[in-house]
Amino acid sequence: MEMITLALAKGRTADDSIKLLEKAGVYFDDLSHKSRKLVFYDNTHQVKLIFVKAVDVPTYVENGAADIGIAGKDNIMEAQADIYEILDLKLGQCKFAVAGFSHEQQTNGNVLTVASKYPVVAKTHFRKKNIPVETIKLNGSVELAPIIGLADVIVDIVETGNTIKENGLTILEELDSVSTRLIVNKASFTTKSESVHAFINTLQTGLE
Ligand SMILES: Nc1ncnc2c1ncn2[C@@H]1O[C@H](COP(=O)(O)OP(=O)(O)OP(=O)(O)O)[C@@H](O)[C@H]1O
Ligand SMILES: O=P(O)(O)OC[C@H]1O[C@H](OP(=O)(O)OP(=O)(O)O)[C@H](O)[C@@H]1O
Repeated sequence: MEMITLALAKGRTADDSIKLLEKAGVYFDDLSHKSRKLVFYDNTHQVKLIFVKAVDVPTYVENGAADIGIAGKDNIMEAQADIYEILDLKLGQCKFAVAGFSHEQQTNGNVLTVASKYPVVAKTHFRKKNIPVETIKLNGSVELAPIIGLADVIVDIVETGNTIKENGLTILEELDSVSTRLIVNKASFTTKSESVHAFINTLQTGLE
């Protein structure tokens, strides 16, 4: 069988993803958090693992730089990547929400401004509601935006709700659920069918 390349998100969901792979019997040599290595091979030499930024996983998979990826639904939606989404791995569970101050949104007749790490998701949501918005792309600490007057509301992911609460904001609307998904490059799904399907089946056993 041909070797397949798996793009795995560094960061928050990395540990759980690796645990899931191990539960399915896929182990990587020398995998350690202290290491700065970004490429690893599994014990059977069927899988080459590359560690990439969470936000970049859909890009690697869409372009065929990786055959398979483990990525958050948030980043998949934002990238609008043309890939197959195969399995919900049920890790990194949270949801998208619109948040802001609890009082009626005061925009003084101006267009609603929305700060987000996910401007595509934000625009799509407000377009569906026929609300014109201006989005401001941020890369983190998004909850600051309404406090500091940078934006009227935010679109961000919420898990425990602590970040929202501790910054005096309120969830105004709950949007799509987010979790980690297994995604596959469309060409690899056919050209490396045997290896790809073997990997999907293996991972499925880890989910049971
Ligand atoms: N609070 C959260 N609870 C659960 N899952 C989360 C939470 N925040 C992020 N995630 C999930 O984990 C994935 C990776 O998050 P992580 O914070 O590592 O990425 P990031 O925000 O791109 O980090 P950084 O920019 O610091 O590398 C996200 O794409 C999302 O699917
Ligand atoms: O509902 P909670 O459990 O509080 O989790 C939600 C927070 O987690 C994520 O931020 P992250 O920790 O990735 O930080 P950053 O995006 O601000 O860097 C997200 O952007 C929220 O700010």
